[in-house]
Amino acid sequence: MLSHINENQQPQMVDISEKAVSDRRAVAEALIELPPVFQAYVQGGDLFLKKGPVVQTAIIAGTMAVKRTAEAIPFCHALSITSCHFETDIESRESGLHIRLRCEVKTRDRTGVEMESLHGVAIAALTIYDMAKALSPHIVIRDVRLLAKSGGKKTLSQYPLYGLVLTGGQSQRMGQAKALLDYYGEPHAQYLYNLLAQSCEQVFLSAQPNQWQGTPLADLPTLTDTLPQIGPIAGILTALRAYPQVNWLVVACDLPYLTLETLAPLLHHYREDVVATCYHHPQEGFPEPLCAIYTPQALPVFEAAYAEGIYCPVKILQRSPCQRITPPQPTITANINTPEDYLEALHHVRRA
Ligand SMILES: Nc1nc2c(ncn2[C@@H]2O[C@H](COP(=O)(O)OP(=O)(O)OP(=O)(O)O)[C@@H](O)[C@H]2O)c(=O)[nH]1
Ligand SMILES: [Mg+2]
Repeated sequence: MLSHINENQQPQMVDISEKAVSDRRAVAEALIELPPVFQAYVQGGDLFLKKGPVVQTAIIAGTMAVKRTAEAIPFCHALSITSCHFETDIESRESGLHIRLRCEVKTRDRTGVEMESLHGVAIAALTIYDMAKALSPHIVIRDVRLLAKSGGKKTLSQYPLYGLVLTGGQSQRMGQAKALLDYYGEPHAQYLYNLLAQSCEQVFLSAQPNQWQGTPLADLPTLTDTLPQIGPIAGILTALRAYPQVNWLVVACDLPYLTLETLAPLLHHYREDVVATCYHHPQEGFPEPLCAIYTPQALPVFEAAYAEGIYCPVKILQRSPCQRITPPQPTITANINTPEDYLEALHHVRRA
């Protein structure tokens, strides 16, 4: 049965009493097109008309609207908003002014804040209309839409999520291919491929040319390094270049503790306004670049680092805007490099 219709086919609020509280975030956007007559009134990021500063007033109106969403929309739950942030951009074009509004809303609650962020941009856009219509009513409000939503069961992002399993190393310390080690009854790169495929639109192995010929990995979709074998950056940069308009969930093939459960915090909370969302090592305090979700912003950052000769992905993340997440268990990102590591990990995995 649909949860927003009761037994008598009457509409009702969805019952979220039993849902878990989590940190949730949503971002919505609207575009307002104003005719060229407005161009003369732009000053320092705002539009000054008879009724006052248009963008500032729209932000105040939008913020008030966010807080009162449940009063305007019948089946919306009343949520406590923990953050409301507007970003605005005014662009002068031949056709006139384009004002883009973005509204980011956060809560810690049982349901998402997408309606709040949409209500916020919609009312902010209408406020612009109201303040500007005296000068010209030929104003178009367009493209009111949700850009991102995270923290709940479904994540919505601007770009599709692709997966990359890094297998292009030499496994020198292990003395045998780490991608082929078996923890869960199949070669580990195959296991990770299947795991990522549950959340990603497409998944690729990242490997050297013909690296897996004659092995069980031979038929998996592969992105072959287009850079010298200088470490994981070669695989990451190859993927970012091949598909620059996607988010990349990148994992190394020597992480035995990755499961749907241990990846969930990354998958539920990754953001698109940063270079990457990653776990960080709680003790050592550094970001883990080989279990992370990269956005299209990562491409120029990795290109610049590569050009400078900085090949260490930890260093690249340390100097970039990233969202770091505390892993649910500190061992999630333990990587296995030697035969001793392998035996110990096998022991843990088999016992669990
Ligand atoms: N695509 C690609 N992946 C790499 C490359 N170098 C390392 N990796 C992968 O990056 C991850 C972490 O690398 P390391 O732990 O250094 O693994 P490794 O280089 O195979 O192991 P060692 O030879 O013992 O250093 C592993 O999943 C590797 O397969 C590379 O040049 N290209
Ligand atoms: Mg390693």
